[in-house]
Amino acid sequence: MSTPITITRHQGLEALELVAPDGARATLLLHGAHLLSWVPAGADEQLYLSPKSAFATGQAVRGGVPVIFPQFAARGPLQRHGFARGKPWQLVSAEAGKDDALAVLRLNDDGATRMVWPHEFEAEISIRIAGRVLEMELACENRGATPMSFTAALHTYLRLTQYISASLQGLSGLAFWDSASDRAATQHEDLLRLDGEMDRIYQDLKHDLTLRDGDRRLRISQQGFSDAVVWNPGQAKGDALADMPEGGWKQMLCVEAAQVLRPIELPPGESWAGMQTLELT
Ligand SMILES: O=P(O)(O)OC[C@H]1O[C@H](O)[C@H](O)[C@@H](O)[C@@H]1O
Repeated sequence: MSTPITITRHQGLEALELVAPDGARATLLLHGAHLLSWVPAGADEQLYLSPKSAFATGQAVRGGVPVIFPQFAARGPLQRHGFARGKPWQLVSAEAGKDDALAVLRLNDDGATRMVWPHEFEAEISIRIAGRVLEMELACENRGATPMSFTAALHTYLRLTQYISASLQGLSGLAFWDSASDRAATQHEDLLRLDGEMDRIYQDLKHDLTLRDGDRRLRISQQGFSDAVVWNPGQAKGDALADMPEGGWKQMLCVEAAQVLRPIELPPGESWAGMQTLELT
């Protein structure tokens, strides 16, 4: 037995309010296929959403989970982080099942995307919540006649109670590109302690990550994506962001499942999928 979930409005934009039978909740905008909120069963909000974020067609939301496709950051000729986060996605299905709630949204190429990126594609986002678990999957099929290359990320903003005392475990031994200082390095510490600006692309993740924030433990795992981006703007850059309140940077950490350092190469007719799973343990 499953119950359809109908489109409502959130901040003036079309949205889906997912509620699982166990009480887990999530809010997903059709604009950008942007997840705004995730509240696991019996717990508090896990995602950071800036109170100064814009909610308007064509603009990026600051917080939640922006979908980055088909270009990460400024690593190519397209607009920063690609066009997917500013596009309206189509509802494929949304329903509450016996023990979960699941929504699937789709984005296809159109005249505007082909002007800047000459490819025919079908991208899908699937969001599933159950109990204390959130599963997010981004899939893409090359529907054109020529090979396609892209980078992508699920740009998850995690809410923190206190940035300075939080840490991230599971990155030890990994090579990373430090985008803040433009240099390559290797992580030796088991616990990444958060301290000021952080903007790193870790390559070839080997283990699940654990966010430690007070007593809270959030397990972060990924499949299909080989990189993870860890980003916090720090005080100077954070306070300079027009859509972030002063001090907002202390309440967030982005841990992004990403494919950046080796772009995905898709021959005609082929598909790729990447997933990020969060579990409040
Ligand atoms: O401000 P945005 O375009 O949303 O980008 C926010 C951030 O995204 C990623 O995490 C990049 O690694 C950062 O360099 C960037 O600042």
